[in-house]
Amino acid sequence: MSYAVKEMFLTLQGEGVNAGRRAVFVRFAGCNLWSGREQDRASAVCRFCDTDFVGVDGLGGGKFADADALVAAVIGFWGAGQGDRFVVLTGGEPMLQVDDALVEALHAAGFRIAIETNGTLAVHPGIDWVCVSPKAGSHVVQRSGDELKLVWPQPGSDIDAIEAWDFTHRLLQPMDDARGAANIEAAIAVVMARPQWRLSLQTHKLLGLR
Ligand SMILES: C[S@@+](CC[C@H](N)C(=O)[O-])C[C@H]1O[C@@H](n2cnc3c(N)ncnc32)[C@H](O)[C@@H]1O
Ligand SMILES: Nc1nc2[nH]cc(C(=O)O)c2c(=O)[nH]1
Ligand code: SF4
Ligand SMILES: [Mg+2]
Repeated sequence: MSYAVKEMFLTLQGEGVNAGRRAVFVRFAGCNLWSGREQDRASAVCRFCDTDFVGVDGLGGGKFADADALVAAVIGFWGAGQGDRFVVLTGGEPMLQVDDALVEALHAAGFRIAIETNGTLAVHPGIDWVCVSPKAGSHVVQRSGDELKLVWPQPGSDIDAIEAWDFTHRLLQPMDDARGAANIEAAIAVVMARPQWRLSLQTHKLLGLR
């Protein structure tokens, strides 16, 4: 299968439990909860997205003919060094494209594979680190994994139900929008009331990283 990738880059994982870790990011094009067009945002299931995932025209992006071609590009971004290779598959919604061939080829190249997913599609069982970020109004089928990352505040999202899902870590990430500091305060208030949760900041934005 071929893969449509918006962009690819080497950076630090900015969010969640792996924040601060060196990682190659592969941002797949396309999402099942929003077209990515501004004129569709208000009617989308997911309306707060901070990301351009339309097309394959970003830095490091493109159409990759097969898994070997995509993995060769990932290796190129990682650079020298065989140890501790770490790749984050994101998007858009990566589970629209991730398949056996890609997981096998990344593992064969020595990468641990993390995914950032909205959880509406079952995650490939070979993925090593599963981060699910549920969206109000969507049906989440992937209710287990390593980290749950709930963007907050999200009207319509049932935190009591979500808290019962089978995840090792539960994180609240302030929504990055015009309300700014009010969202951070709201997230802190929830974490103070619910010690099972911790705060996740988008540290790459604070640091000016990609
Ligand atoms: C752009 S999404 C791509 C992966 C996948 N579609 C998902 O939603 O998990 C990557 C992460 O950014 C989070 N995110 C998107 N927009 C955000 C915003 N405005 N503020 C905070 N986090 C946001 C998502 O919830 C998700 O955890
Ligand atoms: N540095 C950095 N960390 C991230 N963690 C999750 C991201 C994403 O957009 O999926 C992201 C991103 O875009 N950049
Ligand atoms: S599900 Fe993820 S990629 Fe899709 S619109 Fe929402 S935040 Fe953006
Ligand atoms: Mg991002």
